[in-house]
Amino acid sequence: MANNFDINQIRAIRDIESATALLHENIPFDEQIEDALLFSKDAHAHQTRKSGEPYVVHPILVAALVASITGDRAMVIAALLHDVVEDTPNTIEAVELRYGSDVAHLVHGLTKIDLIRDKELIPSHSDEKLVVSALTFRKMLLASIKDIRVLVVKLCDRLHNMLTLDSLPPAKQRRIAEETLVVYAPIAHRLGISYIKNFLEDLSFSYVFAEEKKRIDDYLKVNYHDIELRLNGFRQKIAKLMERQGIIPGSYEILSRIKHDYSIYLKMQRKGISIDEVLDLLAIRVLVNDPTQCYSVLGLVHLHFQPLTSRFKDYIAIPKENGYQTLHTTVFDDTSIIEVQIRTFEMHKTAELGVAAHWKYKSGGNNINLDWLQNLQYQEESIEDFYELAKTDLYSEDISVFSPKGKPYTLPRGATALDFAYAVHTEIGDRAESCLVNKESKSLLAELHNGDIVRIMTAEEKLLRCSWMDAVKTSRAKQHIRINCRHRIRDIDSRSGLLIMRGVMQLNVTRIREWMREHNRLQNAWMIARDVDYLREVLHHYLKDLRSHKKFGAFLASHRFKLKLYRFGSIELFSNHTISDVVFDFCCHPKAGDEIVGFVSNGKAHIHHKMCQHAATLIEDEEPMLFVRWKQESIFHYHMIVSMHNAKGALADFLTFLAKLGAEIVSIELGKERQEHQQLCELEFQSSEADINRLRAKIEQKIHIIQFIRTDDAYRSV
Ligand SMILES: Nc1nc2c(ncn2[C@@H]2O[C@H](COP(=O)(O)OP(=O)(O)O)[C@@H](OP(=O)(O)OP(=O)(O)O)[C@H]2O)c(=O)[nH]1
Repeated sequence: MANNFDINQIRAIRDIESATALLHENIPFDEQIEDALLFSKDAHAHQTRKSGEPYVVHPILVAALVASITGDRAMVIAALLHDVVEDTPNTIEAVELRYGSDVAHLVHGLTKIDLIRDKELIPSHSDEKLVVSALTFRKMLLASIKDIRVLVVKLCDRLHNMLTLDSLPPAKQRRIAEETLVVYAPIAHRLGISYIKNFLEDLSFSYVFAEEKKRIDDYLKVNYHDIELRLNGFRQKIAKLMERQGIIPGSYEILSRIKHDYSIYLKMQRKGISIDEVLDLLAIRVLVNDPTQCYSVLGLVHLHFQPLTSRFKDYIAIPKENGYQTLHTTVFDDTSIIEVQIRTFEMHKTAELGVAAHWKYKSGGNNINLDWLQNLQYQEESIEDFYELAKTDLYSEDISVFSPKGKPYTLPRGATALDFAYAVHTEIGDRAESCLVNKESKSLLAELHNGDIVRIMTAEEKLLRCSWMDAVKTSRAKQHIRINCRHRIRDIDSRSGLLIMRGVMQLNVTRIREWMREHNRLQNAWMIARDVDYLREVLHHYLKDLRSHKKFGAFLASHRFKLKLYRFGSIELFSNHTISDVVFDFCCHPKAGDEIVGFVSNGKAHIHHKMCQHAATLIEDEEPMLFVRWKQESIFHYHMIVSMHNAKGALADFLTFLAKLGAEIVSIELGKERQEHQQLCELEFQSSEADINRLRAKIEQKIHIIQFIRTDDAYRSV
């Protein structure tokens, strides 16, 4: 089984001999492995890790992890060599010559993008580190589509890095731990390798939410004996029942499991509950020989213990996207509530090792759906957008919904019927007109829930729904809406560009259009609406051109179109006229970050969503416009749950306090009473990224924060 390594043992190993011995325990050495070990030792000979030990200890331990979960020789060799091309003068060609193309391909997929060689890929305005890591990540994904083993080695690499994170500075620890939570643990989940996923999550958890982790650990420590007693007692009762039913001892196994820390934390956050309210905190796992026996055991359990019917799940009949199969049920045992997970031994291997079970046991494990990996190849996106989209797609909790014929689809929590339509087929998404959810007519933007049956009705033609871009959840739907709307947005920008010029110069639009055409700028009019520097450049050109016509010279010599920057709340605008205020008209009310346009009327700027119907009419009527954008520092949405005193005026007090700190509240909801004197309050607000740490620290001084997440990051909707 996978568990033949002890995570603490691996963490403690700091010397080459012990690392090599562990590798040896997990895979018999042959000539090639022996040679790769020497090659790696040689290549890293003069390097040390930040913690001081010889560098090569790291690749050897990664290889030991890979060997333990897969037993695959090519992967073990690739793990030994995964850093030699990146950090030493050795080339991928040398690796290929020595170990063949299979290993070379794996090593190539694992090698970081070379900063110097690929410099031209990095746009000059970008954060270089982010771009390099996004490019490397994309390269790795592309390599994994051809050969999924790349990702498995990468996960073991990340696991060892997480085990040895202590020697890095705190800021770096946190960055790596966050990335692990948002990117690598979800990849492990998608590949079904829960064994690694759980370690990655719990290790990251201690760096990202140290206090919360400590609170959970303390609870488990204090209640350890009680938990053991309850689980053991229950195990014995189940064993007795099974044996009475004729299931021979030795042909089955019953394991106890306590939910792992990070998963407990997520559940508490998502449901706003305390740890003793987590219903599947304690579980037993019953392992039997075949699927029919799973259902017999389920029958026994339900006959003797009162089940909580709403908690029953049959993942044997409907496996998860990652291949996971088990029956889940939750029952009362005297005063305890315990989850029972029933699976076959074969299913257990897949539950622990997912895709890796395929190499380890050459059976099972390869029936895992890898569509998600194909879907991460966003076309036409910039590298930064790519990374953001990938994070969003990976780090989301899933729901399963069904087509009317019963075909299951996995979507992120919060997905809408339109997301479903795009998941079925791009054509269906583009032409979706209406839908039925569980036979009831619903909006295409209705949020779907686990188990929903969704039917999409389509129109003959593609339907443009540009303002829905922010309402859908999946990157697939967003991307297609964006592609379809790009043309429309370009058209609006081109018209707005001319009207912005008109707003500045007070000339008629026909004259401006003619001048732009004469000077070959008309095709770029859209840029005026998107880039204030381009607007300035065009204005400058225009003035220069007029001055060159002698008869206007005297008049224009002194003329300037000086654009003044105005800031109102989160809006920035540029105008050469006096603007006294910003007004959000009631028709659309855009959210921070949406595409916007601005019109001038009576010295005020009226802001609309770019796709607003009313704005379209104003553009058609050639109303003067001005250049508007969201404040340059990024504004993000945050979701926070706090526990506040249940006293009169406490809420009002708190809201005033938040307003004074500059948090813009979007929504607020009071939970049911939590304890006698406490009440939960759920808020959504927006704030600039620069301000958020200060804001959080101030709030923390005043009130107990239970949850605090940035929702734009699509952190698992906890
Ligand atoms: N291997 C594997 N197990 C799954 C998967 N989905 C669910 N499980 C098992 O079921 C438990 C409950 O899963 P949840 O997603 O919380 O589902 P539920 O409460 O809605 O039933 C998981 O606990 P957990 O806290 O997430 O994990 P653990 O601490 O039990 O390992 C895990 O034991 C899967 O895709 N792979």
